[in-house]
Amino acid sequence: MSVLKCPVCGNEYDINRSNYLCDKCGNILEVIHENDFVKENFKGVWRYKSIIHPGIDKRLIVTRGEGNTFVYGHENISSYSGIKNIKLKHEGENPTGSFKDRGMTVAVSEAMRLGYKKTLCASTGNTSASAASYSAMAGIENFVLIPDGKIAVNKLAQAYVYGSKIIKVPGNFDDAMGKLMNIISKNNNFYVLNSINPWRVEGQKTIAFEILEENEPDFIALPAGNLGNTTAIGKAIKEFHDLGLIKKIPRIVSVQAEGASPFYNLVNNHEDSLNPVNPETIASAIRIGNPVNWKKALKYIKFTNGIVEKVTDDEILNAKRIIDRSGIGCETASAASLAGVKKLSDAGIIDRNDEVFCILTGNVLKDIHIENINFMDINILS
Ligand SMILES: Cc1ncc(COP(=O)(O)O)c(C=O)c1O
Ligand SMILES: N[C@@H](CCOP(=O)(O)O)C(=O)O
Repeated sequence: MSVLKCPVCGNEYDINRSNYLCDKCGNILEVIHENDFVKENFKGVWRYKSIIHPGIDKRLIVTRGEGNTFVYGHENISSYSGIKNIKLKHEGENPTGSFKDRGMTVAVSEAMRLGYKKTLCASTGNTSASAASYSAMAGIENFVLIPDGKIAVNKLAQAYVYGSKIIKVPGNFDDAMGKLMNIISKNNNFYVLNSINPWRVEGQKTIAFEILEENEPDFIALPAGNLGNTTAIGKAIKEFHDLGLIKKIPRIVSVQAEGASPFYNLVNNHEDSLNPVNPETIASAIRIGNPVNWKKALKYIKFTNGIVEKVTDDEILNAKRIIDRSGIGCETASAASLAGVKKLSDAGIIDRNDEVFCILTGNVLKDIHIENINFMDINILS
């Protein structure tokens, strides 16, 4: 059995509900299961059905075979970070090119279970690309709110070709998210596919499940924007620990871009609540100044004795260059994970013998507009 539970006041709700804010205190609900882990004979997200959505009828599942992503090790990454045993788990190799697909397969399947005909999201690009694809596959009409002029054209093109209705909102991602909250407070016809939907978080937990089934890392590092993924990784670690499947609790390293680092400020300046900022960074996916999941993410940072770090755009681009030139490649925002790990390694907080996983959240083709492509004036025939 599963219930929806408020992580702040503890109020519980039936899972047939589609309003994911607590009636009592307004905080975002979490899904809580009572099941043991029973492995499905399947690779990827739905292998973990018993601990992400045990109740759903398999015939309603909308899947593109997401998850079961490749893990890279490379000597360039080790020498750059100063860590021998560092691995990169590549979520950019999911069907629409980001980790969002792991959450989207669960959320859109839930939209099917609840009988919705319309889905809605606000997006810096990857959520919309994923929402568009999975909604189209399910035969559901998808609406996307994007910050005008602040979204990479490749991601926008994905939502467009999958047939979504794209609506421009003046301002940044946080403004688009505010608009979405306003729409859903007045209209119950849209099923929300952002990470305020707790089923998205359930699917994204499987990144950590896949790591923890085969490894005992000391640190798991990831880029942080709206903080749904920090929440998902933390929830997964806690659940595997509570089920007795792991003994060691890896520390989460949640890395923000310096120009969009309200969560860094909250944790490292010991502030009482999150103070939103006006976000600016080259990493469009994490250009977020008012992350909706900060309360849940903070809970899991505390549970894992985690670290919240910030890195400059130059540090992100340097790390991306190393990942790209190793033949692996990743989206700009994804490189924040390696940049943050290098910073902590240089500071002596991560030891060279620690086992470290960096999550590469997006594909190398996502933010390609930032590249200045140079052509060589060389005649190789002479
Ligand atoms: C490629 C990429 N990396 C990182 C993030 C940040 O993840 P979260 O918003 O869950 O913190 C996003 C968007 O959310 C993203 O698209
Ligand atoms: N970078 C995200 C921002 C929205 O995050 P979500 O996880 O709340 O959907 C995007 O790709 O739009």
